[in-house]
Amino acid sequence: MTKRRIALIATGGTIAGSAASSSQTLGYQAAALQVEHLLAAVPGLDALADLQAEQLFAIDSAHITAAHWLQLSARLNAVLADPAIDGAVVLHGTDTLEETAWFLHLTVRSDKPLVLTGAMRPATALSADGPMNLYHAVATAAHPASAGLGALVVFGDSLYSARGLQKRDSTPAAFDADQYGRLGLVKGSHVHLYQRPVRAHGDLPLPPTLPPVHILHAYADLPVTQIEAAAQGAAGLVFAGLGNGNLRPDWLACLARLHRQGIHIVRSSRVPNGTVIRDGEVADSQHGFVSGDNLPPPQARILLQLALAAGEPDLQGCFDRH
Ligand SMILES: NC(=O)C[C@H](N)C(=O)O
Repeated sequence: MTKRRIALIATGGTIAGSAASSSQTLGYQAAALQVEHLLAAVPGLDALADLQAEQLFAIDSAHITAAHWLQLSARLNAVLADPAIDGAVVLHGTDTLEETAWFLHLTVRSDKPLVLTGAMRPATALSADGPMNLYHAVATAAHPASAGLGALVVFGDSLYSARGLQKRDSTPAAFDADQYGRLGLVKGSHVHLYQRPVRAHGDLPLPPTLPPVHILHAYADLPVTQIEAAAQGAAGLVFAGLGNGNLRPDWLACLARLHRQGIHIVRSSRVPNGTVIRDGEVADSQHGFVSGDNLPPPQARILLQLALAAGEPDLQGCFDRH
C-alpha cells in the first residue's frame, strides 16, 4: 500500500512544553517548542506516513477560545478536502482537549481520519509521553479503520471518541470516557478498533461566531441569585444539576423563568456517569428545558452554542442525534 499523507497541525500544549531540567514535570513552559522539534523526537514516524506539518497556534490550551475553534475547524475542513491528504492529527494541550475535540467532531465535514493527542509531561522530561502519543496518533490517522468515526483522541495507548471524553487525572493516564469506554487500543503501529460511535458527527455548520452560553454547577445550598448571575447576558445556560440533573424547586422556578425570558436551558448533571433522562425527574417539556443526555457539561455547552448558531429549530432533537 502507498504511504498515506497526513496533515499534522500543532497548537501548543505540554506536548510542546520545555523545562530547565529533565526531572521537571511542573512549572515548565507549555507551547515553547515548534512542531519540527517535536517531530525530530520521534524516530520512525516517516515510515508510518508522509507528514505535512504546520504550527497553527502556540498556546497553552487554557487560552483556547471560540475563535481558535472556528479557525482550527476551518483549517481542517480545507486540509481534509485536499485529495492529496488522507487524514489529520492535531497536537493540543490536554486541559481543554475534550472541548476542542468535540467541537471538531461536530463541525469537520470529512470521513478521513481525524486524531487529536497531547501529553502530560513536557517534551524535555524523562519518559515524556508526547513522542509515543504522537507516534500512536499518526499510526491511527494513517489506519483505514479510523475513517468515518469523527474526531478521535489517542492518549496513553487508548483510542477514544471525542464524545463524552473527559480529562480525569493529572498523571499521564489523563483521559477516560468512563462507562462509555475506549473505542480501541494503539500499540506501536498496531491499531485495534473494537467499537464504533453511533451518534451523528460532522454535520453542524461552522458559524462566524458562537453565542454566549455559560455553565453553572449545582451544589448544596446554591442560592438562585447565582443562577441569575450565571445567565446574565447569555443566550443559553447549561445547568449541571444534582444526580439525574435534579433541581431544587426554587432552582427549577428560576430556570423556568429564565427560559420564559428567552434563555435556552440545558439540564445536565454534575455526576460524571449517567444520563439526564428527558421528562424523568423534571418535566422538561413543560418548562422548555433541553436534556443534556450524557454529555459532560462543557460538551453540552458547545453543542448548544453550535445548535443556536445554526438556528436549529429542534434543540432536543439535536441533542438526541449527537
Ligand atoms: N498537559 C497539558 O497539555 C496541560 C497544559 N496546561 C495545556 O493544556 O496546554
